[in-house]
Amino acid sequence: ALLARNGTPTTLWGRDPEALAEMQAAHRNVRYLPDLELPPALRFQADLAAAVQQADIVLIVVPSHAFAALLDRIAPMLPPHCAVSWATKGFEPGTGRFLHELVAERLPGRPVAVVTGPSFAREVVAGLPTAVTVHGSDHAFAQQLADLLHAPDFRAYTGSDMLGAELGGAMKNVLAVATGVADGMELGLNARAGLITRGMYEMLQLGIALGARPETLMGLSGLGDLVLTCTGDLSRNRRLGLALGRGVPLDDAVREIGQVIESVVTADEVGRLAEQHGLDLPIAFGVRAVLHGDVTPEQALRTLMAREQKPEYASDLFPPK
Ligand SMILES: NC(=O)C1=CN([C@@H]2O[C@H](COP(=O)(O)OP(=O)(O)OC[C@H]3O[C@@H](n4cnc5c(N)ncnc54)[C@H](OP(=O)(O)O)[C@@H]3O)[C@@H](O)[C@H]2O)C=CC1
Ligand SMILES: O=C(CO)COP(=O)(O)O
Repeated sequence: ALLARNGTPTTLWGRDPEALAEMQAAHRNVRYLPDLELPPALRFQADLAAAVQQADIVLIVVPSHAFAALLDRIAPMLPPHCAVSWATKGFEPGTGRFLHELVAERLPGRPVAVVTGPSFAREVVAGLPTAVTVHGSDHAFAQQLADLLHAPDFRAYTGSDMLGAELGGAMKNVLAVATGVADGMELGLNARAGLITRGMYEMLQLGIALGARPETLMGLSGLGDLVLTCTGDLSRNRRLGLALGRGVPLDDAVREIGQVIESVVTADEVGRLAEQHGLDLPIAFGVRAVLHGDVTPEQALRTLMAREQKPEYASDLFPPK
């Protein structure tokens, strides 16, 4: 919607031809955002090959569990010059591999970029002020994509740290479940702020261990999206936490939300990456345990609060200059 509004010829593909026909007829996303108009210039195409064969850039926004399979489908269809970008937040399920690694492996040699940051889809379509960041393999493509997205109501920044940008966008979903649980249990505003801040520290620990730049994690893709998702009730991940904190069983909460909740998969992958690097991330591990049904939210809280007292941060994370 944003690209089309900015005057870029834009074609939307989706897996459900009926939903696309409905969208074309109503110029609304009837299933997910029925009350918001889509720009008249936005085109719809149910045939994936037809959608991508003429494209200069593709922007992939399927859920992370469907990402690799979609790359495999489009690989033989893409024109040689076509650049690849994505706004999906997560990892390859079961391996913890980053999406930029999957793209490099399956679509080698193309300019690539990730679009990420605090951006509830509803607010973007509604034209409310939003700021995101575009981190790319080469500056020229990141800049080109940011220019296409940038608008009077939409700021697109650029960067070159795809790993850091992707880590923040994925990990904030897990941390949003924790703050949602705390709010669902009515633990108060101090608890919420404490969880966001200690969650940010967990993101920094994992990000730095993996090679992310701290300033990326402290920027829109990390801290920015963490604050949005931990505090904004439009977040599906936060809403999952709220439901769990109120005692709703996981399956019922997932069914009720009825949209992708990336943390359900991402919590395992964050845990896997942390363990590979010998990191203890108590909030992320607690969310994973709650999502697996290994502990109740009350038990997870007790475990967090009973941890040993210690310095606020490890001095080797930020060594003195
Ligand atoms: N919503 C938001 O505000 C933001 C979302 N994101 C990220 O975007 C990604 C998608 O989220 P979002 O669109 O909100 O999720 P939704 O649940 O709202 O929609 C998911 C979409 O992906 C489609 N889909 C599901 N599985 C497949 C598949 N195997 N192949 C092709 N299409 C598929 C669904 O089709 P169907 O309708 O037929 O089920 C649906 O159109 C996530 O990684 C999310 O973190 C990033 C920034 C903001
Ligand atoms: O990533 C998002 C906003 O930036 C959307 O968050 P949820 O997936 O939790 O709804």
